[in-house]
Amino acid sequence: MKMRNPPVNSLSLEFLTELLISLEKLENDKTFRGIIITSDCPGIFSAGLDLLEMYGRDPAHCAEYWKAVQELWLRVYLSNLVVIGAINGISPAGGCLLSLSCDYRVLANNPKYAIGLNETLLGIIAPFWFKDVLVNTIGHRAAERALQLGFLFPPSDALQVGIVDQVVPEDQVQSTARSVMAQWLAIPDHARQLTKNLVRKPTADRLLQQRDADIQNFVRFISRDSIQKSLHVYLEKLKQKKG
Ligand SMILES: CC/C=C\C/C=C\C/C=C\CC/C=C/CC(=O)SCCNC(=O)CCNC(=O)[C@H](O)C(C)(C)COP(=O)(O)OP(=O)(O)OC[C@H]1O[C@@H](n2cnc3c(N)ncnc32)[C@H](O)[C@@H]1OP(=O)(O)O
Repeated sequence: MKMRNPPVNSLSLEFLTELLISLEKLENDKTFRGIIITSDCPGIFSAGLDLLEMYGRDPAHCAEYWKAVQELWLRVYLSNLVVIGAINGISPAGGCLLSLSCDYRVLANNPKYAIGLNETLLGIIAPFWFKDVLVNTIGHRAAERALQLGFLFPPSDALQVGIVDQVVPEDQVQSTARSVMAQWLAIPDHARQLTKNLVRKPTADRLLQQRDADIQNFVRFISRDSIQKSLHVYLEKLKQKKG
């Protein structure tokens, strides 16, 4: 599955909806047993959640958007398919969450391809379920530091901390992901799926038990004047970077 939402594969409401529909189709087609998620945008896996869906929007829109973000995460995280991330570009925040929700992550060895939950750098916070997935992946102490400081790990550090499983030369990302897929598909589906569910369900359940409250918290938080100001400053910085 090649994500294509130029210029930066930001996860807009429209793009999230497209991804959800594609995933649902693949899940329902019993000829598919696994997917490799990668990017069609050179150098960018995904710029994460679309800031323009959260900036200057009314509460109803923010609620609709957050529901779609939750939905995509639950679908990828709990997918019955083997999900491999072939991460061929930078993947901050929501892009990192998408990567973390795969069963295995292969990252291209390019110092620009940093990965992490950098929300604090934007003046926002990673929701509890983003945090839970990071803690599950790299452990409590490493997650505590990474989240507070908004670390974006370059490939060597990413491998060392365990936020990705493998770092390979850029031209080998897709072939490595296919080899890994073959290894995972050698396991009987029912045994692998039940085991995945056993490991992941408690984390997903924490959100499933309070989805509406999570949406309300998000809307309250993102609508604050101070948070809208932080987003404005960050978006301006992105513009100025262009010169
Ligand atoms: C008490 C609390 C209770 C409850 C709390 C509840 C919830 C928590 C609240 C909120 C959580 C919200 C979670 C958010 C997670 C996210 O994913 S936030 C997004 C994080 N993403 C980033 O920081 C990446 C930003 N982008 C970049 O760094 C660069 O663009 C990138 C390195 C990806 C690519 O660089 P480059 O190739 O140079 O491209 P440009 O920078 O020039 O960008 C091209 C155009 O794209 C626009 N853009 C970039 N990223 C985004 C984005 N994420 N969303 C929307 N638009 C984006 C950029 O502005 C350029 O636009 P332009 O051409 O100028 O119009």
